[in-house]
Parts: sequence; structure tokens; C-alpha cells
Amino acid sequence: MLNRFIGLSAAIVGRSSRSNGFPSSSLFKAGNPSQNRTMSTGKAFKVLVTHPEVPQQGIDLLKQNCEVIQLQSVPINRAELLEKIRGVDGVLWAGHEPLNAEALDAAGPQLKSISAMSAGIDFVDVPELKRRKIPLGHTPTVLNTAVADLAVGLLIAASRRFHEGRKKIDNDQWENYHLNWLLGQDIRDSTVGFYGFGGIGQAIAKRLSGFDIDKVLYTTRRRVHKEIEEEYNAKKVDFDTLLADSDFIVIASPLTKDTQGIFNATAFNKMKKSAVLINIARGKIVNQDELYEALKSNRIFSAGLDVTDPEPLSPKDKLLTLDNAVVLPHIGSATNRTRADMSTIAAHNVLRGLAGEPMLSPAY
Ligand SMILES: O=C(O)[C@H](O)CO
Repeated sequence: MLNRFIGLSAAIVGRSSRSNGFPSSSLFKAGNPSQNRTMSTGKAFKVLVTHPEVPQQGIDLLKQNCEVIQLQSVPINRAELLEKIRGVDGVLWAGHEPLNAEALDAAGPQLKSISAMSAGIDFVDVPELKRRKIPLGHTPTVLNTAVADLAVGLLIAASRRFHEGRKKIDNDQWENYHLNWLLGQDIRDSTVGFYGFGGIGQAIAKRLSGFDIDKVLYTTRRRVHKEIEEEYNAKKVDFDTLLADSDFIVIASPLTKDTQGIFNATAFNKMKKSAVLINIARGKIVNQDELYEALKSNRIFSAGLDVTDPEPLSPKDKLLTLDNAVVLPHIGSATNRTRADMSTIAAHNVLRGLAGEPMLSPAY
């Protein structure tokens, strides 16, 4: 029965794809007539949901077929997690708590399906999961638009000095009698460079095409499809060219051992003095001390960061003292609809893994 349900859900996903390739969460709500006709009431599996605030859409989906237990503490209490994970068949892993051998050992050998409720999986010991042949899902794509919207917001805020302007008001330094007061960088006719040009990068490029930018450069391991390059007037370049030629650089790549710390003093020294750096990916891709120096000395113009190293960032962090750094607390995917969709996709991943079928969004 579970197999029949999951097969049907795949068909629903296929039929209902929006432009980002993911379904509307409303199609998966309990009470959807298509589902009710085919759902089993049997609770064949036990699934742990690692966070009490996972949106109901995902929980309802799991509950139709599984016994669901849910952690109760926020922030996640590791001891509670290690206790409640014991004996479960599947896990919807929400949050960035380390998913490693300790957790897998605590679960036991029957564990057969896990999905993160995030796009990034840098908190997962992937080799360990692979070694144990446990499939892992995640939730990319569905958060592209929310993260892209935020990236554009950061790009405007950092290039037009929103943070500094607000501080001027707070400090009673309103000096607009100067003609060159708080002048920023233009977006029109600019070159925007993407470090990483997957779904999120492309969603940002799509939005920026409405800002009359001149061209898009990107640095990735593999070239994107020719049609995508044509759509965004995008050209693949090496890292040094990206740094030297871009007016705006947007970091939109996963954190890996190759990308960790790649935006360092050497990189900043190759950038234009007028360049604006945006990071919506992971804080550790940037060497934050060296970014601080580059911003403080005006070696680059400004930065807009949704992610930092570490997170949470201390309120006393020196980065926050800078006029030319706009810093947000990692809220790229934080919209109601996106969170609901993430829970839905993660629940489908878990169910499919339990059924021994390919996940909707496998992480490997
Ligand atoms: O990776 C993700 O899903 C976002 O950064 C939120 O964690």
C-alpha cells in the first residue's frame, strides 16, 4: 500500500511541476482527494522528526503511513535525539545538528531512510551514511526562489549602503547637504559573477535580468547547459577572471573541502575596489577575518551576508561594527511557504526511502 501511495505521489509531482520543478505543497495536504483514495492507514514504519517546529504538511504526510515521534526541545537536545532515534526506520532531519556515526549507532541497523530538511548537507557525515548504505534526501530547488529573493535584497542593500544609512540616522548624522553623501554602486550595466551557478544562482540571475545588468559570469566545476547560458547571457570563467571582472560576486555554491575559505585575502585582492560580495551559501566559504580586513580597509566596497562563520554570530563580532557589511542571521529559506514545501519534500524523501524507491531529491 505504501508503495502505491508513493508511486501516486510521484505522479502528482510530475503533473504539478511549477517553473522551479517542485510541486505546490497544497497538493500534498492531508485531505487531498487523490491521496485519500490510495492512502493506507497501516503504520508500517516508525519515523523520527528531529524538530518540534517542522510544518504540519510534512508531518501529516508521514502520519498517514507511519508512526511519527517528534523531538520536543528547541534548540535540539542531543541527548533527547540520541534517545528517541533508537529503533526508528526513518528520520526527517530538520536543523543543522550533526548527523554522524554517533546518531546512526544510536538509531540501530534497521534505519533505512533519512532526509534532511535543508538544501545544504554540510552537517552530514556523508561517507558514513554511504558506508552503511542509508539513502539520504534533502530539499534543494524548493527554496531557490526564497533564497534568490533574499540575495537580491542583500545585493541592493549592500550596494546602496542601507546599513550605513540607517546608522547615520541613529547617530544624528543626516548630511544630505553633501552631493556625494552615501553614494552607492549601480546595478544597471554591471557584471554579476556567480561562484556556483546551480538552481539558486540561476534564480538570482533571473531576478537580476530585470535590473538591466550587462552580463553574467560564473565559475563552476562543470559548464551549465548552453540554453541556460543563453538565457542569462552567462559565460563560464576561471576563478581569477570571476574575481577581476565582476562588479558583484554572489557566492551560491555548496560548502566542500574545495570551497572552504576560498574567498580569502588573496581573492579579495584580485577583486575590483568597487566590488560587492554577496554570500547566501555557507559562511565558511569565506575567510571572515580576511573579509573583515578587506571591508575595513575598503579594499572592496561592501558585503551582504546571510551566512556567517560561526552561526550564531556573536553580537560582539567585529564584522557587525562595519558600516559596509549587511549581515543577516541565515534566513534565506525562511518563508512560510518555503518551509512548508521543504517539509513536504523531506517527508516524501523519507517515505520513498522506506519503500526502497529513489527519493524525490536524493543527496547522492
Ligand atoms: O541549506 C539550506 O537549506 C538553507 O541554507 C537553510 O539551512
